[in-house]
Amino acid sequence: MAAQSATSAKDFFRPLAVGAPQPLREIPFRPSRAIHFFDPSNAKMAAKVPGMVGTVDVLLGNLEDAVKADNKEAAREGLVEIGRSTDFGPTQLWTRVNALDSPWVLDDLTRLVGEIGDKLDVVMVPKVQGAEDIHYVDRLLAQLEAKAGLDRPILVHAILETARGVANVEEICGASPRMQGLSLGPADLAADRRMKTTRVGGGHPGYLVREDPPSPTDPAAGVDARRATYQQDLWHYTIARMVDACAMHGIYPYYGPFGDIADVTACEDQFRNAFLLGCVGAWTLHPKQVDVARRVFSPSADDVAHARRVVAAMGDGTGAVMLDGKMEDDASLKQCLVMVELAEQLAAIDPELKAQYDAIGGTDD
Ligand SMILES: CC(=O)SCCNC(=O)CCNC(=O)[C@H](O)C(C)(C)COP(=O)(O)OP(=O)(O)OC[C@H]1O[C@@H](n2cnc3c(N)ncnc32)[C@H](O)[C@@H]1OP(=O)(O)O
Ligand SMILES: CC(=O)C(=O)O
Ligand SMILES: [Mg+2]
Repeated sequence: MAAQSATSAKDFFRPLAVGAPQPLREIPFRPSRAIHFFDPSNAKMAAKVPGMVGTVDVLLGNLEDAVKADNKEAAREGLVEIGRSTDFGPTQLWTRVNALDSPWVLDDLTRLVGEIGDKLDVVMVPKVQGAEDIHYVDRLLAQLEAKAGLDRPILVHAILETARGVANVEEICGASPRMQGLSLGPADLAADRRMKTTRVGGGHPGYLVREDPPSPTDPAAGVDARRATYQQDLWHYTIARMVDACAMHGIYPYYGPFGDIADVTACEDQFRNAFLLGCVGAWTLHPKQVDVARRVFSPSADDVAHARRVVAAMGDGTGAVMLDGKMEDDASLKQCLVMVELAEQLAAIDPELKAQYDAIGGTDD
């Protein structure tokens, strides 16, 4: 069969190189609550990776920012070594390659697909600007997969970290059947947009709304200190756009990094906002953040119990019922099914969570 360029809808699912694996028609949901970053050129960190198998859903060998320029080759070779020598079991192996305008990315992709392509689940591509970036990676991966004789396609995850990338978010998500998901890149995105925050993710105390002034008849009128302020989320708009674009294309949105490693409380809040809005996971940069991500991106046992009660009460799934004083109907049933299905998918790979869900009514398995 001759490979053809994807010029029409029916060509979208054709392999982009002769002998490349057939693209997937749907991106399967695989739990990825914590995408744990490590620098494969850092011997101490790399040595911890085999011991982290099973404790995080994704182990990601980072080759891009946070790896010194002098260590780029060592990081690439370190990842090849870890990939070859580690049994990842249920844990996925991802990599973040260098940016497409860097001198390293071609060797990153060529070497990794050739050496450990059978172990790599997802390639994360930074600073994606538009569909053209995904098309480039898509074709190159097909060529490399064919050369390596791989029998399943490696998926692609884009980091949304430029203003142009945000403007093009829908076309990025739909650019290839390989597209697995998107992560927020709050540091590069803030810089590109010329936002005035120096934080890596999270809120900012200056981004707030203030309570109205007291009435002129109030004795405290004019005392601004009495007017409560409410900090807002700098990233709400971008996350919401990501969630919609991903849902529209059947792929998965993630919060990115939270740079204040010491502040696990604020990290948890930021991750939870993302979870509530529809994200399926977040990055963990330090072992301290792993429990936070696992906890936040797993529905609570109480929420799952409630969702199960609604499903049971709704019978054939149509009509309206009252439960605990609240109306439930076809639509709220769908909301509850989102929760129940996620609980079942997570319970299937997380015995601790399964025990919690079983204790309050059991998972369907
Ligand atoms: C904006 C972006 O692009 S974000 C993505 C890029 N950034 C990253 O990937 C950063 C990854 N994380 C790191 O580099 C490090 O965690 C740092 C630099 C933030 C902090 O590192 P340290 O100062 O060594 O942290 P700390 O001293 O608390 O580490 C405690 C232990 O955890 C280990 N550790 C730290 N981070 C990790 C990690 N990501 N994975 C595995 N082990 C880790 C350390 O090696 C150390 O081990 P030890 O107890 O045997 O000595
Ligand atoms: C995540 C990332 O790469 C950034 O915030 O720039
Ligand atoms: Mg970045």
